[in-house]
Amino acid sequence: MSDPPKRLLIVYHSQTGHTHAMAKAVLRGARRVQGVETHLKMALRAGLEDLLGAQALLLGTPENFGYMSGAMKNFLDRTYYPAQGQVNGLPYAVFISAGNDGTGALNSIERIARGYPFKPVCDPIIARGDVTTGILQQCEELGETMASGLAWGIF
Ligand SMILES: Cc1cc2nc3c(=O)[nH]c(=O)nc-3n(C[C@H](O)[C@H](O)[C@H](O)COP(=O)(O)O)c2cc1C
Repeated sequence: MSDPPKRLLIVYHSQTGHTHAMAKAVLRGARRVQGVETHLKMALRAGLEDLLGAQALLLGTPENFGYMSGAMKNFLDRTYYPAQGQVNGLPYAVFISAGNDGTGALNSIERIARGYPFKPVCDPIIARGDVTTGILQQCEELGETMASGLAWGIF
């Protein structure tokens, strides 16, 4: 019998569509890779089962008030304790859309991710202002890199 496909989970929140566009680009890139199932979930609809079923994780959020969005925080709040001991070292990366900064959102996610603990495996992407074609290309590359790493077992 063949092994079950590895699963990459993309959890995102978006209010005005920028992070959603980034998430879809990440998904496009990831789906170029054979042998990996990629699931795209809105943060408020994602839960423990999604997290525990994934072998790698991508988190996408706008920066709101110098922090990750409330919806992303809600996902992390709901899964943190129930996931304890079951996601140690889960490879993850972050993509952010911000008006002009993004570091507050990044720091807030990185701090909580160290608590699970997840393992950062790719540089974060921060889109400042408009989501350009260059940013979308970076997002596709991020998705493809994460899925390839998972497929080849290098994380
Ligand atoms: C309530 C609110 C708070 C925001 N706070 C920040 C902020 O602290 N720093 C920043 O750079 N941009 C901030 N922005 C701008 C958003 O991060 C930016 O418009 C982003 O592209 C929105 O992503 P979305 O289209 O996926 O919702 C804020 C936007 C809103 C609606």
